[in-house]
Amino acid sequence: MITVRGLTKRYGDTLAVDELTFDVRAGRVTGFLGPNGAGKSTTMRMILGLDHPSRGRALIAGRPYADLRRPLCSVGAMLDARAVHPARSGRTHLVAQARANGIPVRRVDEVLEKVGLTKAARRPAGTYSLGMSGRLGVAGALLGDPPVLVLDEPVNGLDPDGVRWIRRLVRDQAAEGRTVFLSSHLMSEMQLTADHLVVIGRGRLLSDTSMTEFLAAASSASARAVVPDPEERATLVRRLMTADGVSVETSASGELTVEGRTAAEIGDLAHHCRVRLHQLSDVRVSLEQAYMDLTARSVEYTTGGSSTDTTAAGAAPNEGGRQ
Ligand SMILES: Nc1ncnc2c1ncn2[C@@H]1O[C@H](COP(=O)(O)OP(=O)(O)OP(=O)(O)O)[C@@H](O)[C@H]1O
Repeated sequence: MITVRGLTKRYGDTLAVDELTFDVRAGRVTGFLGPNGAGKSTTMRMILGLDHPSRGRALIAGRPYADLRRPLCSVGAMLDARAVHPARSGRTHLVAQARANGIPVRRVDEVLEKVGLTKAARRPAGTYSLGMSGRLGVAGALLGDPPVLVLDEPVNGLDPDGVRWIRRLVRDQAAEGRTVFLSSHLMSEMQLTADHLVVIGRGRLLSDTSMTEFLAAASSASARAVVPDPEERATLVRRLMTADGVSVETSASGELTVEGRTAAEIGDLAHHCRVRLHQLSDVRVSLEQAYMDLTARSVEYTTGGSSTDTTAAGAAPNEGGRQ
């Protein structure tokens, strides 16, 4: 378990982390989200004793990092995948880490195998691709078989196979009862990986909640329905529109998107009006959209585009008209 209480970091005029309080619990994957410059890396660095808080504290299993007797056996971390001497082989790099922490050298070969780097283990780390460097970083984090993992952007540079591999790895680690804390800007991946979310913006806590609750809070009642018969479709739209707060969009292919009604309510109404449906489902908001809505006002570095641009978020553009 990681405990963060009133954690604050000021660099000159910049308040990088501002009174953060949250727990990262064991047995689940906690995603750490926030726009560029929100303070994620600074928070992780303070958890790992690489930066001193201006105020507050961050504890691992109840202790500050500096008090851990064999740190690699208490917490495994990857903050910067490229932070390896380029002339050293991946294996030599891990052997040095193992020796410094009293870990048997045979564990090095185990973790190299686990991350798929056995073949490249004796090559200089400077010749590794970004994805391979990431795998080496993860190997270092796993070396001491620690109960806590802190990974900053572990999917950075990984190919689709590598992304799936990291997802499975961290989920397995959490299923074994470990504490997993990881950051990523890849929302679709985070949605598949994390059970719980800590979201920050401009150094402050914006949300500390389960993935399910985070998505539910961002969703309004809305659903999609496919009504094959045009007359029946018109009947259903008419009946839906008699209620306040309901709007209906019809796509060119005849699919209805209904705001203000759930799939269950539309199903009941269609049954009542004897309207045949071919498809009916609630519209669930994506993590990307929910996150964009939450952080829209706390983005430090922005491209100036609309944060609620549904086309950019992967939604189909509206082909028909809103009624
Ligand atoms: N050593 C430092 N000296 C001065 N300012 C710093 C230092 N490290 C971080 N900052 C500032 O603190 C703020 C938070 O930075 P941090 O790197 O923690 O954000 P982040 O959420 O990890 O961003 P990203 O997603 O871009 O990695 C930024 O304004 C950054 O410029």
